[in-house]
Amino acid sequence: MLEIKGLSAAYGQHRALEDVNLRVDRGEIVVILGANGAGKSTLLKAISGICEGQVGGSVVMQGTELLGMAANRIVEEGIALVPEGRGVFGDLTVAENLTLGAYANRAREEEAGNLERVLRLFPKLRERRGQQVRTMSGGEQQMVAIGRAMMSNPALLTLDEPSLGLSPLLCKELFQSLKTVRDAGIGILLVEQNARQSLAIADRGYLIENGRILQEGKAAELRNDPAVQAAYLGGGNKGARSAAARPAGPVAPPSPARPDMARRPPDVEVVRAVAPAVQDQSRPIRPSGPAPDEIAAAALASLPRPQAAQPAPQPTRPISEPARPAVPPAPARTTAGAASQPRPAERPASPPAAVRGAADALLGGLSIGDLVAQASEESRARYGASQPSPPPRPRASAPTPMPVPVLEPGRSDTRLNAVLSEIEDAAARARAWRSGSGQR
Ligand SMILES: Nc1ncnc2c1ncn2[C@@H]1O[C@H](COP(=O)(O)OP(=O)(O)OP(=O)(O)O)[C@@H](O)[C@H]1O
Repeated sequence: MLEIKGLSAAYGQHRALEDVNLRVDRGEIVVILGANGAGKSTLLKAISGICEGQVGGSVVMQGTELLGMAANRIVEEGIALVPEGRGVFGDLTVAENLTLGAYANRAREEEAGNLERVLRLFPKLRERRGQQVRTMSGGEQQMVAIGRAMMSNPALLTLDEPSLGLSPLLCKELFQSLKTVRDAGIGILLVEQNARQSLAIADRGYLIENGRILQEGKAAELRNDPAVQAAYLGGGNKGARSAAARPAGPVAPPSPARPDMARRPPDVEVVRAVAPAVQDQSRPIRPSGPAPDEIAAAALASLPRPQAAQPAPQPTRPISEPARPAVPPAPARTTAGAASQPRPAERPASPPAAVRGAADALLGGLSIGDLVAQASEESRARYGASQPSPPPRPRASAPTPMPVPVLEPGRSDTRLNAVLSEIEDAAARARAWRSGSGQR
């Protein structure tokens, strides 16, 4: 399925890989063992098209040459990478991370099926679909990272030290999961420092040192090899590694457990390859997504700027129509219990206008009953039935108060005439006051 021949990689003058030959077949777990700096990550990056160095040789996947191809095209060819440090998006939920893994064309049509397969593989992710990934344990985050890679429907899954930072129990669970993936027919190329457990699940393995493949074989053979035991399995015979196999130059000591690297952030270029669809190529990558304040700032920037507050136009209305508030006023009560005046912006019509309207109505010949009914309706509309009447407005130059008619005892028509006479006098005084003060 994957056939690598004569692969080399150099960062400037530093040769990180030299003439590497390697293959992975369908439904096979192949483990790469090597010390720090041996070139393991460079190998996976070169396969995935994200190595920053100069890469030469040949990487063929199912008959297609991958060298020189863009990373996203390589994903389309069926290779998915779970980078060292996981590269999950901590601000996103489990479901969102998984969905991001399905951006490849080869995965889109089968997204639902792939998701179901991932959730069957990691039942915990089903329970936690809505959980923000940064709040999950390291092992759970690793499940998300593998699940996301699986969402691209890969034929080959490559993993860079997936057990890093996991407890022994979680490591065991992780390797069991990888066996399940392999049993589904997917090839696995696994870079690991945990030689014991990785060799326990692997079919074959390669030892890499200083960028060169030193040894290859079946996993069982490697497990029993004294050199491998000495270097990677904590065996006592340190001199067991054959001098002939050892390359020239210093050999970095193996370090099976590297807790110091547990918090190492994912490599920029690895994250970019894992989710190219959501990465801004021109900016430094933030593997865990933008910070909440950045999201908030972006959201605010996208909103239209608020306009300066415009005074609400006062509707013109016929005199006989009571003022109707645009927003029903709900005057707050003061501590003394009196209703406060509505704020100017909320006031639907000015009280003087209403009062003037009432006076005009009187002068226009309306009866007292009509006037009272209109005033009551207007008051109800403006202040509500349960609210007290607004306080009387002081008027500096009001006409002389209308005297209360004195009812003479006697016939009712005489009393009625007296009342009418008083009303006419009041109307005449009001007319005189209006024309004298210039008010309407
Ligand atoms: N981007 C880079 N620029 C320059 N040198 C690099 C770069 N990446 C890796 N190297 C060097 O290439 C060599 C191989 O690095 P690589 O990361 O592949 O090793 P590794 O086996 O994965 O190590 P580790 O187990 O510590 O991750 C190292 O000497 C490293 O310093």
